[in-house]
Amino acid sequence: MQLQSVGIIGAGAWGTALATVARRAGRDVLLWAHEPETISAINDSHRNEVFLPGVALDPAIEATGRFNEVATCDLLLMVRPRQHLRAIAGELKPYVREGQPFLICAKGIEQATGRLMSQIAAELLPAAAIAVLSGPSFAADVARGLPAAVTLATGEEELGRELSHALSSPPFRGYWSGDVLGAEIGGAVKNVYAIAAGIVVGKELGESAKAGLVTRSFAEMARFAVALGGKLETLIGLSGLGDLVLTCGSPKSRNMSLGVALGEGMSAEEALSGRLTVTEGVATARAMVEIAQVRGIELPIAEAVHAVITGQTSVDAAIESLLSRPLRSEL
Ligand SMILES: NC(=O)C1=CN([C@@H]2O[C@H](COP(=O)(O)OP(=O)(O)OC[C@H]3O[C@@H](n4cnc5c(N)ncnc54)[C@H](O)[C@@H]3O)[C@@H](O)[C@H]2O)C=CC1
Ligand SMILES: O=C(CO)COP(=O)(O)O
Repeated sequence: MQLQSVGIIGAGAWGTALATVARRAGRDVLLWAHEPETISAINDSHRNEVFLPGVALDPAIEATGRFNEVATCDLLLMVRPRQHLRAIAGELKPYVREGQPFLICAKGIEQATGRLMSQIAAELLPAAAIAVLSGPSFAADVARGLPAAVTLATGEEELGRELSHALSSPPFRGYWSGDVLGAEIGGAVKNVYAIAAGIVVGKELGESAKAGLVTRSFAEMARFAVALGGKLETLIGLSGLGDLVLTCGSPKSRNMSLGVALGEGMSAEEALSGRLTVTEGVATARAMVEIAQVRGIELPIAEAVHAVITGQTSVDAAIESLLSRPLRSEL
């Protein structure tokens, strides 16, 4: 399959950064944007200052507001926040061709149904070949051409290779994987644990507490993913442990910075108000807790994050409750 043209749906920070990735890999890039001003900024001044400030874009990257135009591309990347997937799939369905790759690059779980984006996309776009891009990669780093490595997961190994070749260039390495569920779940749930890590930092609980929290978060993340059909090996890789390490390690993460604000004493409402950018961990925490209740999966850290965000408990009470859990075997 020749994947020369890449259509990117969503011109937020990550969609715009992925446009630079595809361009660096020699692809023709068309970026679909929601806001008319984003379209004209990309086409006229080759910048997207609102979502990805300080980055000069290759003038060959074009933007459009038309789904029929972006759908003509060989490869489609879905990079709008997760809650827009159903609407996008509805707009694209008439144009999607049999076997056209649809690569999900957003990270989240649908709050209302608890379904993963790959499952929703497979149902709504049955003609498309669904794949997932996930892994440790801040848009600002990637757009500057700094090195990053990600997982490209799809049920068809040949497509995984093709996606990797279509998007990789020396600074951006795509490793293919056959475990779509594992890659997607790792990328979605690490945002919840990044909020928890941020709370530890904001509360000044110390480096030892943070290392303990992140390690127990990994145990929880792996338990959740395996219960939903992901493979443990995938969770040990870029889209699991890799993204957990990145997002829990830097306040550049929107999710971790939310946690820092909560730990410093701000309410979730205050900390989230006025944010133009997405903080996917908020909705993902709710989805995780609901799934865990139905399936009987133990997720004390995700539950604590959800309870703090929704104001059901205070940060101090959540910490106390986690620290007073019964002692148990580590494994
Ligand atoms: N920024 C990053 O470093 C990375 C982000 N991701 C994921 O990619 C996805 C997109 O994130 P970003 O590009 O960072 O988003 P962003 O926060 O930069 O941009 C928000 C996006 O939401 C759209 N939007 C804003 N208000 C809207 C409204 N009222 N109606 C419809 N659309 C609206 C904007 O058009 C824009 O595409 C998320 O799932 C995120 O977790 C994944 C990897 C890295
Ligand atoms: O997913 C990301 C890095 O891999 C970005 O994380 P934030 O959305 O928390 O900034």
